[in-house]
Amino acid sequence: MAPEPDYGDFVDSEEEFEFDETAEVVDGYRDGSYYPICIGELLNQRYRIEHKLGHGSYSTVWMAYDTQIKRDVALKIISPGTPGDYELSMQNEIIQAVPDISNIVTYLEHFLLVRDDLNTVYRVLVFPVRGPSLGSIHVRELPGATRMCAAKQFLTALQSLHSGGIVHRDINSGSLLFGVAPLDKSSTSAKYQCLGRPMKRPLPTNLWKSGEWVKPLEVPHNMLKGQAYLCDFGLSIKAGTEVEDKIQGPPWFCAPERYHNIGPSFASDMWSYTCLFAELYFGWNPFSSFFGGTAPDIPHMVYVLGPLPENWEGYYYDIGRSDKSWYGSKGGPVFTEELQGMIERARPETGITERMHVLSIMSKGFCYQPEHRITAAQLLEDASFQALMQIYQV
Ligand SMILES: Nc1ncnc2c1ncn2[C@@H]1O[C@H](COP(=O)(O)OP(=O)(O)OP(=O)(O)O)[C@@H](O)[C@H]1O
Repeated sequence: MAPEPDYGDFVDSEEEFEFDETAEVVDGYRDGSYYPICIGELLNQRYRIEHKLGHGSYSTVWMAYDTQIKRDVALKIISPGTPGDYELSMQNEIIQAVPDISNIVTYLEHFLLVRDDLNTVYRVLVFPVRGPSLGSIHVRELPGATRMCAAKQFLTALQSLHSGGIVHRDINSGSLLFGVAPLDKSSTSAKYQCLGRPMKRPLPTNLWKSGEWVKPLEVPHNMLKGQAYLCDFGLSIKAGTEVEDKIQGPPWFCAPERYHNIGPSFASDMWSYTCLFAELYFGWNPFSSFFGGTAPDIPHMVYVLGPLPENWEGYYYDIGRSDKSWYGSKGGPVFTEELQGMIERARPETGITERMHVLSIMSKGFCYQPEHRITAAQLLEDASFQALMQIYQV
């Protein structure tokens, strides 16, 4: 007799607080943004839903088994009428224009789910399954070599994206996915043993379709492989495209020129990459504000890196007002004592040579003037970057 199918466990309301922190808001199902799903459901007569991988502003992402090709996949179900819908066209652009997509998360297939009563469709992109994002793990718990390997692989992917003429425009700790050991050959129950069983609650019964509110899985660190992938192209553009919205969230990843009326570019991606590199190296972002918020902490940036270029004065636009004291430099590479001190405090166990290499990398990535900032191709060839990778045997 075939074993009973395993669809995870319903949990009681006391465990619900764990969902509140990690799962999507249930209102998204009420207003039609999210498509209700049940574990065990078969989509497009082919993909059997096995677990929840995560969610974003415009999507829920599920782990499913492709019963035709017999492999695990990630299904990103995109909310109708959102910028997420644009992602497919940008993905097609990437597949055509980018020379090497081996560390870029591109789709395998796509299909539509129809909601008849509202005449609405949800686009579903099918991806290979990757691991958690940098933003969802405690990165300091990973070995230094894994972190530096991720820094290098992500930079390689970014260099490839740029060489295809595409600006990512939204690099943050959610755009780096780690690699994970494959489980395609395992049964559903064996997968649950490795990844944890789905914990779920029924969605409200008055929705147009039955569904479950599922806590996203947490991949154990011992399943993470030393690989990193660049993902999430919902805001990407062809280089040179004029955009109205110049700034990027969260603000601690946004290049400062974007707050001064200069549009996103390869260089602004490199600023965001340097923030991501710092997050991998330190375990935290040097410009994140303790209190969160949506405005950049420019005074803190000026304290760490010195004054902003003088020719930016008068162009600041965002919440709050600019201050004359923020400006006054020519905007070249930044070798400040504060940045040096920050590296020392964050990684006191490292040697002076290693710290000087890190200072050299950050000073070129955090160079204020975008036209003088190091490019992805230059950083891959940079002597300090290569020496740092060698220290970690990457
Ligand atoms: N291929 C994948 N493999 C494993 N997990 C994935 C995959 N793609 C996405 N995820 C998970 O789903 C989450 C949401 O995905 P993604 O960031 O692409 O959604 P989004 O709606 O575009 O989000 P946002 O625009 O808010 O960043 C990710 O943070 C990640 O945890």
